[in-house]
Amino acid sequence: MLIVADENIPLLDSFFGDIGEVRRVSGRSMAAGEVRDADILLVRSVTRVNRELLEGSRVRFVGTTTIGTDHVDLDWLEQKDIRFAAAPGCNANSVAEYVLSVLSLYAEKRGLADWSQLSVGIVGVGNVGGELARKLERLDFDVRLCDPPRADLGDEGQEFVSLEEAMKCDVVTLHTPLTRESGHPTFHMIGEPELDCLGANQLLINAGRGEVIDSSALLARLGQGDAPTVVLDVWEQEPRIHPELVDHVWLATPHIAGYSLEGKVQGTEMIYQALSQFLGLPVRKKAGQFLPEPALSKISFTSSAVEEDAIRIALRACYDPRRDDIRLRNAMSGSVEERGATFDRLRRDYPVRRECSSLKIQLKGTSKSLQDSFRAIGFKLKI
Ligand SMILES: NC(=O)C1=CN([C@@H]2O[C@H](COP(=O)(O)OP(=O)(O)OC[C@H]3O[C@@H](n4cnc5c(N)ncnc54)[C@H](O)[C@@H]3O)[C@@H](O)[C@H]2O)C=CC1
Ligand SMILES: O=C(O)C(=O)[C@H](O)COP(=O)(O)O
Repeated sequence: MLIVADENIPLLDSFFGDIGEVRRVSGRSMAAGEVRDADILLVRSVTRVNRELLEGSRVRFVGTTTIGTDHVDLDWLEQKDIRFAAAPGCNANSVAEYVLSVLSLYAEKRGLADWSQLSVGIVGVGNVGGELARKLERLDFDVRLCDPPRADLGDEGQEFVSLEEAMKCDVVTLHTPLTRESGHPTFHMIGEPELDCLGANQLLINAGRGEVIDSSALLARLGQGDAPTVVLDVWEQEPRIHPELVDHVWLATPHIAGYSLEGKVQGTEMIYQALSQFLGLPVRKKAGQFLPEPALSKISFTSSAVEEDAIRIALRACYDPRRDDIRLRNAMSGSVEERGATFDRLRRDYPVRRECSSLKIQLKGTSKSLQDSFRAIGFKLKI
């Protein structure tokens, strides 16, 4: 059995090596000729999976080791009876931690001693938005949830607000899929009118898909004096992103919010499970067995630790978005093609990043409130 796979999927041999022959190809430039004799196709988000790629091939199963599925023509796969699996939730915690780190930097930029003074509007409350909401609510933030598809379903016990209401919060963070034809399409959902509602004391984060924001409208808005602060992890036309937009946003990262090692390996594991089920094979491998010891495994705080400082130190020890921001900004010279290649290279060669759960926090005589905050974020405590 031939398995053709994006070379950037981690642990291909460990998970799939005994199921079939694994052939690695570039996900970005994958072409029909490379998959024609494949039985199984494994991709990430950068491969367009459609008739053009698969017509005439032997492929019976397509797996994407990602949450998003906007790169896959699901209707066509169904018509052709090709089984499809994605990895919902695999890197949701990684994205939530990305947003928490951004919030801690933003609170500092605003001179707030207590970050939970910020109100946060979460747009798209699925695996990612839901995980973020749980953490923020436990940290005592004022959180408003906007999810019209879920609101339509009359989700019991959950209160949803309109996009307009969510956009009144100090921070608005986007976690919707990219959709064009659903009842609530998200393509260019944030355009000129929505951007005009945001003011200089607000932060807009996009860690969903670039096309959810109309980037021409955003660029125009960022040129005005009362523009909001903006953090972009995702961009229109990746990998050939707009360098002027990079110049105008506060933090710019190369679509890596979900790139914790745990998130990536869980994505591979979920597709291994789905493929095993499809082939009627036993599931014998688990993501946990392949995760190495983290480079940093413990931080200690004593009773003299100031709560806000301790949280900042621990969060940023795990992940500091400014490092990704600098790498991306330094890569914005050269031709369009060179910049695109560099964007992809930053993602391919992404340094190992571990989630907060990999770091033990040792607390000696610290307050109950600090312990609760660390737990809410996802750290393991040693008291
Ligand atoms: N930056 C990154 O590295 C990553 C980005 N993503 C993106 O984040 C998206 C969301 O991921 P999950 O939460 O796991 O997906 P999910 O499918 O669990 O949740 C998405 C939520 O968005 C809601 N939604 C749909 N249309 C909406 C609209 N017009 N307004 C408000 N809410 C709307 C849905 O009802 C659903 O509850 C993915 O589709 C993917 O595109 C996911 C992982 C990593
Ligand atoms: O899971 C998703 O959806 C994402 O956005 C991934 O983090 C994107 O990673 P790549 O598939 O582009 O490596």
